[in-house]
Amino acid sequence: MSTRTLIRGGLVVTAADETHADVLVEDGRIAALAAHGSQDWSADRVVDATHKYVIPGGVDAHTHMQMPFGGTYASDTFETGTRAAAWGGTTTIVDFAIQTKGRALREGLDAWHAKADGQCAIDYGFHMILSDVNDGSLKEMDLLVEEGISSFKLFTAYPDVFYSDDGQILRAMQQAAGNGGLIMTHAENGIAIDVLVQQALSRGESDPRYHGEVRKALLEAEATHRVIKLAQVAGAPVYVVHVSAREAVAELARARDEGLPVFGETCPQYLFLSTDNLAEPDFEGAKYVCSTPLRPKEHQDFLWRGLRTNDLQVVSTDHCPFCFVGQKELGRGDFSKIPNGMPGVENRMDLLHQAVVDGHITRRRWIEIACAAPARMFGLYGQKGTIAPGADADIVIYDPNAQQTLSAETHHMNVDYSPYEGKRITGRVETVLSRGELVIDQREFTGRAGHGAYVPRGISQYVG
Ligand SMILES: NC(=O)NCCC(=O)O
Ligand SMILES: [Zn+2]
Ligand SMILES: [Zn+2]
Repeated sequence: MSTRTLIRGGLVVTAADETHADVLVEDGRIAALAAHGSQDWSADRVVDATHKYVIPGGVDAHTHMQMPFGGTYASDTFETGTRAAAWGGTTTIVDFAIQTKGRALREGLDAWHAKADGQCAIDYGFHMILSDVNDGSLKEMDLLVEEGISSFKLFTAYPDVFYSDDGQILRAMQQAAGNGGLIMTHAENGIAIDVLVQQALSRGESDPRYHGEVRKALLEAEATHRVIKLAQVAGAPVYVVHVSAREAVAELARARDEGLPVFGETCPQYLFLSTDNLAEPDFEGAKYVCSTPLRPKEHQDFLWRGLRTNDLQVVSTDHCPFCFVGQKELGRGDFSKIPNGMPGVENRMDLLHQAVVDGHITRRRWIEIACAAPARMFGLYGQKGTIAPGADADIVIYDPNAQQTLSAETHHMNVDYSPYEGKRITGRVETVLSRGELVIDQREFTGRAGHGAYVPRGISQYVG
């Protein structure tokens, strides 16, 4: 049976414009927008958005639900992680399926489908991590692009785990140049970093803060430069994930000034946290261990600037939570054994709204970097990332004046700490629709595991 929902009285904010409009939702899609009260629409349900923003659901293009890493698993399952995402106003995630070395891409993809199927509260897609570039996996890339896995992550970091050498990365980029796929790179010089890790440990430097010291900004910049040049040789676009160093932003900016199809993502942890957090005493710094690492505070200005100038296009979370107790603690006495990753899928939309309040970005830029650009980058735009007739009715009613304090006591992510504990935020998600269904209704979860559907993606709309 068809359900009509009318969202009345709000300010509709998209990446393109801001309009005082009512929004009519029918059969899970946006049916129409019209000036407040100008249409006599009947509806089964009316959502009052007076004094609120009506924004597209967030698109978080970088998550790792229940990812195996460092001898343990990221602590959010697809069920808990997507529920938390909904609480935070995100209605689509793109997670990473992983190829095991020596095995087919298909096997990894099937395994990730099995984990997510029937578990998700919101829609989801997959990128594929290439851990083993060979003739077989290169051929498989073509098939995956055709069926909606149109992006592939390769690592210049983590030797013996996900690492690919330059020749392998070049071959994957050449394949992507032919099939329309987008290569994503984790750009840090992992070989050099491993030398520095061993040298630090042999000097007795074992605390979490040394994680930040050995993973040098210059080694992020070097790898960023290298993958850009490899992409140029291959004639392929490249998207650099979790950019944290000002020197890496400079590499992206230089390439983009030359007109190259080079794109970059940063994450809230690099915008709001720093090496000061990694240096917290009593092993508390372990909560902030992720790669690329947090940088000294000075880098934040360059990331904000990159987001304003569009040298960085996307803010994703790299949500990869590990509990402090029992997981982060695996690295007591050896920082290199701390599982890499931080939580954030629930906090991204709020933290970026705080950035609007603080004057770092405009309201429309908030929607661009958190909704529209990630949707476009990963072949979802039109269906996701905007509020326009025909788009999925993934809509957030956002109260820009509500006050909240971020805390592990109140968040919904399955992790025993918040990296943002005690941070005051102006603005809060009030109501969330996913394909027209209420999943958060005035700060109550009304969704269900299994509502979220797998979304096959097209070719990047930045590229194709
Ligand atoms: N980023 C991180 O520390 N963990 C997740 C894996 C990755 O994205 O490299
Ligand atoms: Zn990475
Ligand atoms: Zn990641």
